[in-house]
Amino acid sequence: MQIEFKNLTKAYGAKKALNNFSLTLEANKIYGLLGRNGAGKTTMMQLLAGQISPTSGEVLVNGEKPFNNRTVLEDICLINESNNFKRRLKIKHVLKIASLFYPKWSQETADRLMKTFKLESNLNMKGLSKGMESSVGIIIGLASRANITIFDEPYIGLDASARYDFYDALLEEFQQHPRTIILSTHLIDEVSNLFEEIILVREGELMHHKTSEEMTELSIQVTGPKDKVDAFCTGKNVIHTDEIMGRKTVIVFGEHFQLEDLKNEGLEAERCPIQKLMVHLTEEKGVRTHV
Ligand SMILES: Nc1ncnc2c1ncn2[C@@H]1O[C@H](COP(=O)(O)OP(=O)(O)OP(=O)(O)O)[C@@H](O)[C@H]1O
Repeated sequence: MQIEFKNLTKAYGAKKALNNFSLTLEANKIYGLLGRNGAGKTTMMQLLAGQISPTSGEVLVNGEKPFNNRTVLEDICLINESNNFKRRLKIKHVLKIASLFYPKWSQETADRLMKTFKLESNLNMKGLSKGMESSVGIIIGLASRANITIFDEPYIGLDASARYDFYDALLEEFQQHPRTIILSTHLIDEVSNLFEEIILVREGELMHHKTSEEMTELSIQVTGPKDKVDAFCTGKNVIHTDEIMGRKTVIVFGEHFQLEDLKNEGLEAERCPIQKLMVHLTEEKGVRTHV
């Protein structure tokens, strides 16, 4: 199952939600789709799930366009924060409808997750709390066993313990039934250990597509006396700077750094968490600043 975004542009009037976006994704990996509000993540996922069509360029799943293509769409499940479930139905009806659409549906997974999230199948959708509604979406996404399963911030209203239940269930499903999972989230540090690869989008353009490992190894946070830190920064891509009472902290991105080398030079050095890295890489100012 290969996914290709080819020179894809999606415009809403003068606004380009995605601009000449190209990206290839492989089967059976967990991708973290990251970026600030309005970066174009939802647009990208909707294009892949055939919910909207591109202005120019194309998205292809195994060489086929998903838009209006039932055969392709049976293998793509997009779960988002407002699932728009019919309010007058019971949970069991919503699950039944989903099971009819997705040929690889696992009722066993759905039943198990209903217990995990403590849901009663006879409950009416209109009586559910926000978190319970999110749980129904998550159950559909995982039980669909769709080869491409996409979660666009699916956890609205879910408390921390339910979110961790979701992450555990996602990993278990993935290990037992590998598939391509795309997860867009703003709670990055909670899930970044699940991501095999990270897609970072900024203002409708692809900024980075790298393995999580590479993303981490290419970044470093260094603290020490100002003059020493300044000397280290020369010619490097500094994406963030902080200075308090003669001590300077910088985050540098773009080269492979060994923590030990820096520690030997009398500097404190640690890896930068993905969430912090994403924030500073996508900042308006400070991007690709060279000292
Ligand atoms: N239907 C629409 N009509 C007009 N503009 C839209 C529409 N959908 C998206 N946009 C615009 O396209 C840009 C990208 O939006 P998108 O929802 O894809 O971002 P996002 O990365 O998912 O943001 P968030 O993290 O806030 O969900 C934004 O400027 C948004 O206002």
